[in-house]
Amino acid sequence: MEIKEEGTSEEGQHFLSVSQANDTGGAQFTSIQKSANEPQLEFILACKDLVAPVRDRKLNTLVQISVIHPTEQSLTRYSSTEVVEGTRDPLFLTGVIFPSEYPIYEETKIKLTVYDVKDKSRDTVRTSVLSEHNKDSPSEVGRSFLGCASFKVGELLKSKEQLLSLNLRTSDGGKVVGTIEVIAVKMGEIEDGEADHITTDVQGQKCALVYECTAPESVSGKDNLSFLNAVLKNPVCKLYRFPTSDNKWMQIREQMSESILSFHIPKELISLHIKEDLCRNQEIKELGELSPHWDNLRKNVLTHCDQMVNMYQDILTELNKETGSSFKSSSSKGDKTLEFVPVNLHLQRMHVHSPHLKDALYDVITVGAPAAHFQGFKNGGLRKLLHRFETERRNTGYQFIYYSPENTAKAKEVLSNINQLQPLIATHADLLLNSASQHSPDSLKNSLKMLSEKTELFVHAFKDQLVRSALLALYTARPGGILKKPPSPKGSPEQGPPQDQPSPVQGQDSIPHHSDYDEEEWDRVWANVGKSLNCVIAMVDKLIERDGGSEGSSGDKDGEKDLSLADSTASHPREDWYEQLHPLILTLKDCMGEVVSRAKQSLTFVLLQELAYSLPQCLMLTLRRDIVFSQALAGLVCGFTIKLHTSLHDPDFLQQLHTVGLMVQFEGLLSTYSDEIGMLEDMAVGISDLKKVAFKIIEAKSNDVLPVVTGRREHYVVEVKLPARMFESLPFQVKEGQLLRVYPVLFNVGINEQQTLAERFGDVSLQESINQENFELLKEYYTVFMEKLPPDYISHFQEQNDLKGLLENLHQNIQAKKRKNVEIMWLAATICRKLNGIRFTCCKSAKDRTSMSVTLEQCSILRDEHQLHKDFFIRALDCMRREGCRIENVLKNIKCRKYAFNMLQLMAFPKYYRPPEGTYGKADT
Ligand SMILES: O=P(O)(O)O[C@H]1[C@H](O)[C@@H](O)[C@H](OP(=O)(O)O)[C@@H](OP(=O)(O)O)[C@H]1O
Repeated sequence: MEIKEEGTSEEGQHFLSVSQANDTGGAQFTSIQKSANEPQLEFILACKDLVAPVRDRKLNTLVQISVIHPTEQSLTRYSSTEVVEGTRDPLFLTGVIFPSEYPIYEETKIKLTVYDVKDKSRDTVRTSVLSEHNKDSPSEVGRSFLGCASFKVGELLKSKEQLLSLNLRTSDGGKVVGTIEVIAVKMGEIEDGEADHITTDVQGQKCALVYECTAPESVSGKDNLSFLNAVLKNPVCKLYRFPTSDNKWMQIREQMSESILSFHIPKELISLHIKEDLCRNQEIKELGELSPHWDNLRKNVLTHCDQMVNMYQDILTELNKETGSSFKSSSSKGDKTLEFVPVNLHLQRMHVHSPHLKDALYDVITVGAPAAHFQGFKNGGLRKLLHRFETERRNTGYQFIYYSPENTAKAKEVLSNINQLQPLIATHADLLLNSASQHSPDSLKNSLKMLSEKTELFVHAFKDQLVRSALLALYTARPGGILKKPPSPKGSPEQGPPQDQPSPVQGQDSIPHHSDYDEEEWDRVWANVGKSLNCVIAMVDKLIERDGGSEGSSGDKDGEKDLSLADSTASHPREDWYEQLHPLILTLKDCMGEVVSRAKQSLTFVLLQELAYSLPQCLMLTLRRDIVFSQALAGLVCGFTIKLHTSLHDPDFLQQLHTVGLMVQFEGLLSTYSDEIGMLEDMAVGISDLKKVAFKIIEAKSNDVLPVVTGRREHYVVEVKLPARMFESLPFQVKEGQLLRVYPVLFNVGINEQQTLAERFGDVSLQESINQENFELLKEYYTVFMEKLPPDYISHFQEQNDLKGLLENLHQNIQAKKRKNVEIMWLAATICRKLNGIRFTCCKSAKDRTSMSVTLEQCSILRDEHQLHKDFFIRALDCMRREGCRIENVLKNIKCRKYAFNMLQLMAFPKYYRPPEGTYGKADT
């Protein structure tokens, strides 16, 4: 008989596809009656009176579960239990599940084979495929065949009490070597004490039932579930049952899902970068005539920038080919085409159903540290590279003008404001004319209100010294230092004498100063916009007044009206409103055009300076930052979306969301040694850059619920869509489009053997400064939290949480500079959970160290919040690591069920970060 293996595919799925499921070869089989999305069959196993091949030898047993589909004769290996040591009556904690889409019928046969495992460290669960020839052979690595039994699914389902007790026989079918019990179970059906029939008197085996289920279950309703399913993909679920300290049972469902946001957000971002850079390149091209020095510099910049845009376009094209992808494996970390995609991003969720307590969900996003793996870490990561680059740039001011990063950012902001406001004002101006032609006073007033608001914002946008200094800088860069510009409606400025070379560095910025430059000219041009608006306001007032309206002006508040234009045109009786307003609107548009053209050019000139220094290096740094940010943002959007959906019905959360914003806490497990220093430096900047992100919740108008990213490198807005019914339940402010802020913090504690080297022979200052800096950020968030939320909420909150104490404790631990002080991570995570924040755990690949950390966190929560029996802490931990979602994570990343640690590495780990025997080793399959 042929044996096939299931459960070792790249996706880590145990299941056949729906099409396979439906393919019964035309034969009629009896389906198992279950409601949609429910697993079709779940059972747990226990053996009794096993006979050891050698007398008095202690048995370490596992059960292999195989399936014989009714249409086939072949045996398909399905799953196996964990190894239970030292007993002839093992109770297996790992159960078996056949999910809703699995092609299983009452006629399907299940074969259970019991093995004695001699060398646990060599027997890694479900890694090797048995051949029919040697399947029962004692010579198989580390295990020997004890006995087997089979049953048809229908037999189990129709059995009394849903239980079968089967004889285990040797391979020739003769000798009985014990019995095996198959007990059908279902989540929620097992109440306290109900599992007595399998718990017998075997000390320490009553603890847990582990079985898998298909669909994630949310405590927050079906709507949310279906919506989340649009974002989360390929869920893997496991179920456990552990005893509490008061000898009751709690049920724990562990779920791990990929997210299509892993690819969607990078694509959104890259498209934005392309748009932003194309626009900037165009503006640089349109800078007008420059002196030879600046012109050459501009040509050079444009050549490189165009190349860069092409590169982004190529990456986007490649990513667009990955339709439907939702997972980048750890082994693809260094793929150039996947650089923007986060590594191994998952939602890791624990749903706890414990006696006397409300159900609780604990979410952690697990993801590889955002880092530019393809570019490498030879020269360090962003934190160091950016600092070094900026210092060198500041000290090398002879080929270009030095603007500080803040000023450059400001220039970009003003440019972006101009680009948004100008078309908006033009639209409102046209609407005003439209209202005028309809002779509608109300509509005229409304249009004027909108026009005034936007124009005021526009005028305000230029209220910055930077615009003035940039105008002068550009003036000096024109051939002969003469500003070539279109004539101003109110006369041209005085032109200054020629000046061809840029000024040398002066102070912080090397912004030029020129005595012949008419600084006031800009003020006049700029003020003309306000004056033109005032003329429009005055005219509207007059028109409405003369028409019989008695309401006052909506925009005349500063008393600076220039009435000359209004007076001259409003003197005709019974005039046509459109005729009266049209010339004034034209003037307003002209004045605005003049301001825009000058300001745009001058601020673009500032951007040219940013690009001018050390050109290829500068662009590579931008690329690196974009890559790292993209990975970080994908994780954030995933975390935010999930948080929003799971907390949508919590009014306190919603209030916190719009009054304070959300804390986003990253736990880093990177070492401060070798390449991981560079990764940590990248990660620190990537996470800090998340401050530039705000969220906005909008109503979904179609089935497309994927978030949309807008904005530019300095400020992004992520629009998260909610179906109408959910959207309606949001607070007014959120529905109105209020921007929702996030406060990212990172705490890192290296735990592996590399960190031991760093502590003994290297330098841990990077980790120390990151933790110190981020502690300050966390404190700031806490302060805002306490200040902004209403007093009754705060007092209730304080009663429940000793946040202050936790913060002090965290601070002391950071100051203490203890080696591998994992207390820092525990405290930071606890604070984050108490503050309703979004939790992340990251190491290089989010596979091995991350798995140790999230499973430890899960069991610690069970102990501290749900009274997990203290004697079962380690067993629960081992169980989750051996049979839980995280070993599936390892499998889907490297196609092998082994955490990538060797003994030596584990010796260096803090005690509770070591996985159980048999689950680790280097992949050699
Ligand atoms: O290269 P070896 O000696 O096999 O060391 C491994 C570490 O022990 C693992 O911790 C790394 O995985 P995580 O970054 O998921 O912890 C693992 O990262 P990888 O999966 O990216 O190779 C390795 O660095």
